[in-house]
Amino acid sequence: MADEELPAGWEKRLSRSTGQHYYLNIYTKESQWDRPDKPADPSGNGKPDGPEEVQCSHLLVKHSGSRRPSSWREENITRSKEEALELVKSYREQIASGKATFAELASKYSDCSSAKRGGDLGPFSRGAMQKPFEQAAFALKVGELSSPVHTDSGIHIIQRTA
Ligand SMILES: O=C(CCc1ccccc1)N[C@H](Cc1nc2ccccc2[nH]1)C(=O)O
Repeated sequence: MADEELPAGWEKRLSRSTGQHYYLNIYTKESQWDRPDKPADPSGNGKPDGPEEVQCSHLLVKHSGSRRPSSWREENITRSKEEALELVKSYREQIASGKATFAELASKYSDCSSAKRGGDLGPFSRGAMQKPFEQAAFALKVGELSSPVHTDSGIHIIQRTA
């Protein structure tokens, strides 16, 4: 049977080492063993590296080393990083055990203006937030709670909501 036409952007190649055919994306030079069933993606391997966008809520506890040691809660934040971490762990435990909801604690204790929205930051893509925050947020499953995350702003708990 004649070799069916390949979708646009692919070339069929023969592997010298295995004698097997493989398929080359002529745009990205990425190769794959499986015969492609759709045109080659010029921008990448066609497999998304996780979600393009996530929505998260966060609870931020600032400390004396924070980039801006001030918030709607406290004009001059003097607690140490260690004290901030103890607070964050306590809040995380209360949320994880169901003693309190994320929004209840974020709206009372978060040192970010998003406290007014129960900690909701809205949807964001990669590149919008400080790297440690982004890495943690994009690694979460929907509904999951992060471990304490350190950024220049302070120490966060993040919950992915969408
Ligand atoms: O930058 C903001 C506002 C963030 C925000 C985004 C979307 C809706 C509402 C607020 N607040 C900073 C504290 C802060 N630092 C962060 C770093 C990563 C994510 C959220 C953060 N929040 C501060 O107040 O110092």
